[in-house]
Amino acid sequence: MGFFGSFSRDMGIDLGTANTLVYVGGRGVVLQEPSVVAMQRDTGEVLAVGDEAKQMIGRTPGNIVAIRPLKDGVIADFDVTQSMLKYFIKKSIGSRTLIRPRVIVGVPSGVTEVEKRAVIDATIQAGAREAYLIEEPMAAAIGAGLPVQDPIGNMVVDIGGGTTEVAVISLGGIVNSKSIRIGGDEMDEAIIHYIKRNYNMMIGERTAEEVKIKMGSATMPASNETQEVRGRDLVSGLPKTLNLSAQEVQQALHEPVLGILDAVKATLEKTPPELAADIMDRGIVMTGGGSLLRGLDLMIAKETGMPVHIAEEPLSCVAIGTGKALDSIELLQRVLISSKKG
Ligand SMILES: Nc1ncnc2c1ncn2[C@@H]1O[C@H](COP(=O)(O)OP(=O)(O)OP(=O)(O)O)[C@@H](O)[C@H]1O
Repeated sequence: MGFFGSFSRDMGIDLGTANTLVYVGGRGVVLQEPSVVAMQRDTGEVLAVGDEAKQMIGRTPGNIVAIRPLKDGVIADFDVTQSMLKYFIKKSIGSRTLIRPRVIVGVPSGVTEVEKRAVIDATIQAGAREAYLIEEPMAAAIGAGLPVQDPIGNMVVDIGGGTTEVAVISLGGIVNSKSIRIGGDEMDEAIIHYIKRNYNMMIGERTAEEVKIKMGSATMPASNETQEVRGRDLVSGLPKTLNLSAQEVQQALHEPVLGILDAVKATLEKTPPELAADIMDRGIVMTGGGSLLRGLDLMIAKETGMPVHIAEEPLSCVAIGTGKALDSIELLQRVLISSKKG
């Protein structure tokens, strides 16, 4: 019987910079919401969490703030993260149950001991009976269905909101990895900077993300479609609209895309030859929302000479992987990096 068998309230959480996903044993991914909390500025009272709070980003009156408590994949605001976790855990299991769940959380592979402790403590204080940590690339690889326990080289590139994690995995362990603080957020910021520099116009984070998802591309786009983008003129201070082309967006994204490509190349260069040969045969697997950027898979394939596949459900891989790790006690023992009882 799996770990979840007798404790069906236990859960795996992908506590992401952009989105938090919760996997509950036997039920799958039950919650997927933005990692955002809206609160009263003076009292700190939580007004909304998740989807509802994201709508408020950039649109709050003076006394309300919408906060993203994680930055670069790690906790930037401990109290707010804890409130958010508490809300998501409660929403996922319902408030009727009295048994506190065991919770496994995915964290970036580069996190420090202090950052690990912060996630564990926030999870326990949010109501977990026991908290475990798993490295995100390991969870992503398990979630993508890679045979992580076999003596075979597997390579995963997980591009999230705050971080990109590149890892080579074999025999249940990470052989070598690189975690960089470049992900989808950095791409949004690159679009904001581009428009500021070239058009003297300021756009919001949400607008930049919409432009990236709709028109963004890692390689030169075939058509030159344009999109209307609204913001504020930095000279007159008034609202302004401009027509941005797909080619301009590709140009704006050049730097973060190169950063990701460099991390993949640097990891491959450090990979032992036998494992590199496996990766050559089996290909690199991409996960995370950022892997959906048009042309990024093709660009990495071309620049590294390796086949590249995007996982089936790229945004859910880490959450599914945490859940699968909990389902198999043997796998769990191999891949856990830290744990604590509440
Ligand atoms: N179709 C798309 N094209 C490009 N980027 C996308 C697309 N869909 C989602 N994204 C981006 O993916 C990012 C979110 O990915 P994901 O949910 O995997 O990250 P996360 O787990 O929250 O972050 P992290 O792992 O850094 O903590 C966001 O920056 C989002 O804009």
